[in-house]
Amino acid sequence: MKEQGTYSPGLDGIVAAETKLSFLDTVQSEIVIRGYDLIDLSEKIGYLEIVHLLLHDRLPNAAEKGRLEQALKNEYEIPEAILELLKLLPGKTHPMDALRTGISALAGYDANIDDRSSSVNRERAYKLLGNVPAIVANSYRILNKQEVVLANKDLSYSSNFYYMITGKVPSAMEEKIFDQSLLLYSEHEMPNSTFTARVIASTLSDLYGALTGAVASLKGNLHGGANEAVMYMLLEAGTVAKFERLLDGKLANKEKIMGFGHRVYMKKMDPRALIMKQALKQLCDAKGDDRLYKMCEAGEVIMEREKGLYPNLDYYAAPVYYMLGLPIAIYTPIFFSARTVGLCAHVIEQHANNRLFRPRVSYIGERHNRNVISN
Ligand SMILES: CC(=O)SCCNC(=O)CCNC(=O)[C@H](O)C(C)(C)COP(=O)(O)OP(=O)(O)OC[C@H]1O[C@@H](n2cnc3c(N)ncnc32)[C@H](O)[C@@H]1OP(=O)(O)O
Ligand SMILES: O=C([O-])CC(=O)C(=O)O
Repeated sequence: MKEQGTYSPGLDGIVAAETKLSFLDTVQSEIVIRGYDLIDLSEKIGYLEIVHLLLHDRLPNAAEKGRLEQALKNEYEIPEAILELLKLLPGKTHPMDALRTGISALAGYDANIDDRSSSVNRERAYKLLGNVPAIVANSYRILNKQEVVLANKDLSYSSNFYYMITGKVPSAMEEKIFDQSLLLYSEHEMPNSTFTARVIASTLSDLYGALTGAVASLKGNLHGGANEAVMYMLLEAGTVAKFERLLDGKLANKEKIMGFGHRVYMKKMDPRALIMKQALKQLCDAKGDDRLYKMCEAGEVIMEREKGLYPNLDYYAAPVYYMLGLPIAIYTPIFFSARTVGLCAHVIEQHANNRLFRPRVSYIGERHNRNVISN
């Protein structure tokens, strides 16, 4: 039997897996995705190329990209019964909860559910990449008593996602920024949701189960739920002066400010946030309204001065989505949709080289003498 390791609250600093997928290199300031820096890629390629890179271990050429796009388009349709299931949910259901239900229900439609091979898991990943945006968009529309918008296969993957949510085709600039946000959210090493998915997969449970658990994890405000919380905070304030007061008040109450801080980046800005900050500037300039940009900048100044903390991706993705006209309630589901590929890649990797996750505890409860209880 191995000796027990040292307890690290929140598993801070603990290495939980070996992976060829990604690594946050804080020394060289790179988000390494299969050897490439995500930030560098975000300026050169789009979301679909990242999907190919994560699932097939290389950037695609034009023909491969075309084939991938077509394969995802073939999976756009979700079973009618799942739409009916979503219609049964109470209107106040959060879209993340609807998404959790929808992904879980997909398992029943998989004829090879017991097959954990990489090739079948990869086909499943295609299905999920086709289905998840449709579940996100449709569940939001159904919960809000709006007509479902069917997929438009003439549009690009990201454009179609935007279209299914809003019913509008995005402009070229909107499409590029939305696609870039999906790319930035696509994969990020071992956040809580990815760990959750790998832990579930390690019992040889299936990809749907692993992703269902990951939705629940990502919903929390300390993780993906932060993007929605950021937007509500910005809207509650409405002006730079009120936002400054709001932040000062929260800090005085020892509340956490959503969108700031990160377990790995800690005292540095999340490099993805900077890309979304630039996108926000572009959108604000194009729409001739820089209020959100100014508020966000003011927030950054306060948080650096008062706490030495910097924005994470959610802080700038939220106002970007707002300026793109996306409903706040699906900011976190959009994050999850983008992360579907990363999660699938991790589950494929886990299943291909599995060992059950089963850590130990540091017991701090009482011990009673065996003789205390008499028969
Ligand atoms: C894309 C993503 O999912 S990124 C994460 C999105 N989540 C958020 O934005 C939520 C707000 N941020 C946080 O809660 C944290 O920064 C986390 C959970 C992301 C990471 O934090 P951890 O590594 O667990 O640090 P922890 O929560 O222990 O905080 C350490 C200290 O910094 C403070 N701190 C950390 N983040 C914040 C924050 N956003 N606002 C105020 N104080 C903060 C804590 O209060 C704590 O202070 P203390 O030592 O005086 O008690
Ligand atoms: O890495 C984390 O802990 C959270 C995060 O930024 C992400 O999942 O994108």
